[in-house]
Amino acid sequence: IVGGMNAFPAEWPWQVSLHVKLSTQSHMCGGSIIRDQWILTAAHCTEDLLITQVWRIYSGILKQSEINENTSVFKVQEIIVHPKYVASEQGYDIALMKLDRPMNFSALQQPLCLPSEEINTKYDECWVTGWGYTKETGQIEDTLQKVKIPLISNEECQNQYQDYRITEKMLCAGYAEGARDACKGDSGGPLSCKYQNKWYLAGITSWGEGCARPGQPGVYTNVAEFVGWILENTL
Ligand SMILES: COC(=O)Nc1ccc(-c2nc(CNC(=O)CCc3cc(Cl)ccc3N3C=NNN3)[nH]c2Cl)cc1
Repeated sequence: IVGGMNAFPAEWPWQVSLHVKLSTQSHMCGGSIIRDQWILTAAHCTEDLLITQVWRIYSGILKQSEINENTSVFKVQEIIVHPKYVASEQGYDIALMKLDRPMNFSALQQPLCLPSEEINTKYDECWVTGWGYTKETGQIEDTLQKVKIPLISNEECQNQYQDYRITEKMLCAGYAEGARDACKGDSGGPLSCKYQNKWYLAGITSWGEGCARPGQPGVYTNVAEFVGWILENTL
C-alpha cells in the first residue's frame, strides 16, 4: 500500500495473509474471508501454485511478525480458479480457497458482505488494505496498511489505460495525482467499501501500471459481477 497508514487491530477482520511454504515460507498475497470455510483472492496469486499443500492462511493478525509456530494457521483443501482467467489485465482475476476446517469467527476474524449488483455506485467510502510494498521498489510491510481510495468510472479508467480493455468486470480506484494505491504484495486482498454502516467486498486487488503513479489507477476485480459464480462454487 502506497501513501497509507498502519491499520488498527480488528479494523479489517476479513483480511488474511496467504503464505506459500516451499524451502522457505513467505507472504504471497492478500485474501478476504467471505464464509467460515472460504477465502476469496486473485487468480494470479495461485498461478503455478495450484498444489494446495504449499499454502498457509493466517487470519486475525495485524503484523506479519505475529506469525510463529503457535499462530493459528489454516491449510487449503481446495482451490477454485475462475475458468475464464488467463491474465490479470484480461479480467476474471478471482479465485476461491476452501480452508481445511471451518474458522471460528471473532472480533479479529470474520467475513464481510458480498456486494449486490447495483450497490457499486452507492458506496460512501472505499479502502484498500494489505502488507504489500509502500513504493514500487519496496518490501513486504510488517503492519497491515490501509488507504482510502475513491472509485472512478470505467469510462475514465479506460481513458487512462488506452493499451488495455477495461471491462465491466473490472472496477478502478485511484487519485488523479496518484500517491495512494495498492502495490506489490497487496493483490488478492480486499477493496472494502462501506454503505449504510456495513462493509462490502467491492473489489479484489488485481493490477495497475506501477504503483500510485499519476493517471494510473488501481484495477480491481468487480466482485459484484461474480457473486453468482461465488455462490455456485461455495455450496
Ligand atoms: C518476503 O516476501 C515477499 O517479498 N513477498 C512478495 C509477495 C508478492 C509480491 C508481488 N505480488 C505481485 C502481484 N501484484 C500485486 O501485488 C499488486 C498489483 C497492483 C494492483 C493495483 Cl490495484 C495497483 C497497482 C499494482 N501494482 C503494479 N505494480 N506493482 N503493483 N507482484 C509482486 Cl512483485 C512481492 C513480494
